[in-house]
Amino acid sequence: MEFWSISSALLAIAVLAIGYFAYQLWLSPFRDIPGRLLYRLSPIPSRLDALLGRLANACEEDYYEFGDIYVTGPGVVVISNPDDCRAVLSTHKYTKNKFYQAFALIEDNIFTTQSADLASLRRRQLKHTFSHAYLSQMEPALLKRGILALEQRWDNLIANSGNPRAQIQYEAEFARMSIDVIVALGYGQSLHILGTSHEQVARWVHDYNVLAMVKLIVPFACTWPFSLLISALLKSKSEFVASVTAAANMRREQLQAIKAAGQKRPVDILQALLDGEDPESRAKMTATQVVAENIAIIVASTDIVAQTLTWTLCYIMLYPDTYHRATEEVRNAFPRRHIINYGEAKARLEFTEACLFEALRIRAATGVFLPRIVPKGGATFQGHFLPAGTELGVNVAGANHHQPTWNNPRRFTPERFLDNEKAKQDVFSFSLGARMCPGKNLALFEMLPTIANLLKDYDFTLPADALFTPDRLDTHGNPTVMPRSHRFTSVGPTYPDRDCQVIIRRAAEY
Ligand code: HEM
Repeated sequence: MEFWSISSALLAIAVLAIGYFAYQLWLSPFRDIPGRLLYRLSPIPSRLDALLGRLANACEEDYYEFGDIYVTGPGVVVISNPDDCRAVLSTHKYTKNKFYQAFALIEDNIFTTQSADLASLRRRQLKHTFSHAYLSQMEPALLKRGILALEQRWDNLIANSGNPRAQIQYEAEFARMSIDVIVALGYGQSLHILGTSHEQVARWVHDYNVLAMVKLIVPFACTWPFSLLISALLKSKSEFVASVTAAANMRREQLQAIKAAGQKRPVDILQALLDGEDPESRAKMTATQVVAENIAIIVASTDIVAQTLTWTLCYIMLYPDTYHRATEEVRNAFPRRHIINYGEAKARLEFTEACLFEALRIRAATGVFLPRIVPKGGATFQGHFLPAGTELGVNVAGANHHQPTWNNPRRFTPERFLDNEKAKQDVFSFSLGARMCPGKNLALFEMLPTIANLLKDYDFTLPADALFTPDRLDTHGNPTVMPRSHRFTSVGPTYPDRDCQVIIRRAAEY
């Protein structure tokens, strides 16, 4: 009896499995879309790619193997054709998928929301924050906490090395700088008063990302008794929320004193969030919303700016002609003691800016796919009809390497952006349309002066034992680039301590 019930159960499972595989292979609406067999049959391979940090490599390599459209899981389709990507991203119709909800650890916010109304409301409330006018007012703080503090640190390292030079791990340097900048803008002056260090905030951001990932894999992880298993992460989140709340409260109190004394209001992200008003409804954000958005901004921006700067320096070092051309451009345009700001760099450093855009294109720190859901009525891409509810990945790496759009896309060629504003619009790294990165201008205000001033003020060389050098070519004849991994929301080097070493020396006076 027992034998028969076990074998019937096994038989039922076998029939179901065969039925499932037959459906995926011959009946599913995705059967004619290219893709790997295993990925078509099970979500596990692509989840493993994500878990093991292989997503960025997969996105780029799969584009080269399968082209504009491919299947990466049962009911999951990835697109790379720039026109298709634009069509999806330009509208709110293709909502973000549930991945983002895992990051809504305080409440739904500009980054996590699937609601077009909330996303649009926040953009209206924050429009002023990321405008060139407001960014220009924030720029002194940005330069002080960013490039000037970094140079001060590097000069100290050189001075303490007993040599005219020092060896640095630049990924860690950029990570430190970008957290300092966003913390300065998000907390204002209150950080030191609160007794919180920047390292502490970096740890909170890390834990926040880990907690979101845990919630993504185990949606009920935050409820008792499972929450006991992740109590350290939950404690870290509460501390993060408490510190951002305290900063906002402190600012509200300061404002009264500032007003009474007739002084100027502070200019930073915290103030912009407190002041942010929808010009249509006059709605402002509640106290909790201010905290949720401030944390969303801190989390969304920290790693990505650091990783973009890391890839930019990495590529410049692998292409000596590019390094010399950019350095020459900066040093010819500005005197040695001048601090280059964004407007000056934008106006006079076309090639240096092109290096940044080319790094954003060739190895986007967001170079995975942006997950969306096909709306009611379905949609057709590359001749394939995708029914409503299909998970759609907009492949940033694929679009950035799209072969008909980019000549020799695997080669780092900043020249492609010279006198070519349109080419910049074809880079998908900040996304575009309805949910485009609202921090793009802030990121550029931070990154371009950083690269420009560093090239002006330091000579860079790779250490003698560097593994990745201009003469170590890959199978395509281009310098081999250090390996990358996808972590949380950004793509960075897999072995930064090994691969991101560079020797810096103060540039001679000129
Ligand atoms: C190199 C730097 C940056 C890159 C490449 C980048 C890229 C992106 C991309 C691709 C998205 C779309 C994500 C998606 O749809 O899944 C995004 C969204 C977002 N970014 Fe950035 N970002 C950068 C810097 C920043 C900075 C500095 C801030 C903060 C001020 C910021 C805040 C945000 C926010 C709040 C969203 C969510 C917008 C929405 O969904 O409506 N980012 N970013």
